[in-house]
Amino acid sequence: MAENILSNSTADKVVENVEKVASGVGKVGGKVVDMLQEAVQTTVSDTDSSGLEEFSILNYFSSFFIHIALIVIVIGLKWQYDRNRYRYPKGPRDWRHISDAISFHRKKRENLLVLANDYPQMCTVVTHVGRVILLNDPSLINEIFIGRADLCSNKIDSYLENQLRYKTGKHLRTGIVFRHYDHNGQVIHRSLVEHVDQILAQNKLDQVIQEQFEQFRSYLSSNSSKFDVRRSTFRFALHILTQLCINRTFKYDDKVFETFTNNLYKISKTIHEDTVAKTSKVALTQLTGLSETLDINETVLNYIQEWVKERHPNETTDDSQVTSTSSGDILDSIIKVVPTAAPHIDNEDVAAMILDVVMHGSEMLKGALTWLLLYVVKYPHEANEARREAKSHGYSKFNFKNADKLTYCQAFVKEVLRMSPVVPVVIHSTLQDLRWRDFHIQKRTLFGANIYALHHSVQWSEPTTFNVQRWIGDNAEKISLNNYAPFGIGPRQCVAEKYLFSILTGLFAVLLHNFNFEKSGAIPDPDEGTFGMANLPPSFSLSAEELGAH
Ligand code: HEM
Repeated sequence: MAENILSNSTADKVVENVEKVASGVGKVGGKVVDMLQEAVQTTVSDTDSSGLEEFSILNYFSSFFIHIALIVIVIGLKWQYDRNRYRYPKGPRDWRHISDAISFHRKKRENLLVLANDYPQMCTVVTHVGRVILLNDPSLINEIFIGRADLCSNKIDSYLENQLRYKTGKHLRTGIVFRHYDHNGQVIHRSLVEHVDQILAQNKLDQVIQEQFEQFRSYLSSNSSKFDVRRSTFRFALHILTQLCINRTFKYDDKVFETFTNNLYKISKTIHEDTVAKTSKVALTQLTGLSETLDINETVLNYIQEWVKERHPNETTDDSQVTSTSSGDILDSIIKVVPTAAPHIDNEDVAAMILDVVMHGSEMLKGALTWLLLYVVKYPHEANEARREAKSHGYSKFNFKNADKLTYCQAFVKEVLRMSPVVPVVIHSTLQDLRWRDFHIQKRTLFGANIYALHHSVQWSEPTTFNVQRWIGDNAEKISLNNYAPFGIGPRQCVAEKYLFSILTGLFAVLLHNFNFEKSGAIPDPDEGTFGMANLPPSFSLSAEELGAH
């Protein structure tokens, strides 16, 4: 008898649960539940009528299977509900074959163009970093990246998981990655822009870059027969960024800084690599929480935290004026906003922001310089023209103000960044559900501005041809700058954007003035290899012969 009561109450509970679920999922759920209720009651009455007093193992099984069936039904209904609730732009989002996905990764540059050709406005693609709405049209890019920047400015990328988890409970990269409308995001962005304005107004950049160039020059001279372009330009860029961020110079043979550089270079490789092995490592990290880059990142952050602590010892008192070694660098400009920050920014946050800027700046400068040197050896005629201009202006040393006079060098830089933008797709994520045009887009969907396709669109005459002249004289006036965005778009675009063409032109001219670069073995084609967040050619080496002063 006792078992019978148990059996009846179990059935009642099932019915009760079924009703609860039914009330949540509406009509279809209701029908399904009626059927299930009938089935359960039939089972119970069958059991009663059979006169079985003892509770059989069969009851356990049927109860178990009913629960499983309910779970499956609820998941199915939720899936159906989401499908009807959210509407995305059309696109090849149902890649059922792994080979398609792999081929997409192997030929990513080509595929960014194919997608823009097949879907001139936009399309939805499923990638291993999630669902991406790829915007292929400049006016749509403006609508989202400028018009809806309040809801689409979050920067999330699983490549940078090492930076996402810099301290317990913090899953967003800080500083440059605060949401656009967050108070802290705005004050930090503004402070960094003002800082860049100031160092240029005070001509500080010339001294920083020239000092670092001298070290780079002796490095190239002693490795003149062969140097690894990506690795050495990264080192050069990292020394510049370290000086700009924390006002410290390190010698190339400083062992501690060498370890710091090597660790950062490993993270940099993680950012630009996008192999199948890399993708599975990211998936494994998400499952287990263990990752090599997280460990490296911890070491790197420890250095920076020490530097921050030295400069800002009184973080708990919010007295950020007390910076005994205040030195007008990027660290100062972040510490300056700490008293006005809400929520509070502590020293760990400041260190993570500095790491963001050091890492981003070095990675981007490395990317741009690597592409420039690849095009130099690929297009020697144009490179010689640029060198002639640098020589005729006596541009042997970096000088920001005079860089704008180097018309041909600047055109060369612009054309290289058109053909091979360092950031091929600028990705932002939605902060909440978003209704836009006919679409209803779920929170955390990624929007990608297809910069690579913009730079190769039919708006350009012969878009696949490397043509420096298109940026010179009357030709330049025909260019629609809506189709050109190497430094991002909207309120979160690069804080150094206003000055980057001149900075890159100056760096390029100094390199050409001082060195003759030649192939040292095979060089890659600009569309060879694959890339992750940053677009880079496969590793290659060059020789660098030092040139006389004239
Ligand atoms: C060739 C060099 C560079 C390129 C191609 C580049 C490109 C970009 C791009 C495309 C973005 C926009 C990302 C987005 O909207 O999500 C960005 C943001 C940013 N860049 Fe650069 N960048 C370069 C150099 C630098 C340098 C040298 C600095 C350091 C002073 C810097 C600091 C920043 C910061 C702080 C942001 C974030 C702005 C924000 O989110 O509010 N960049 N950069």
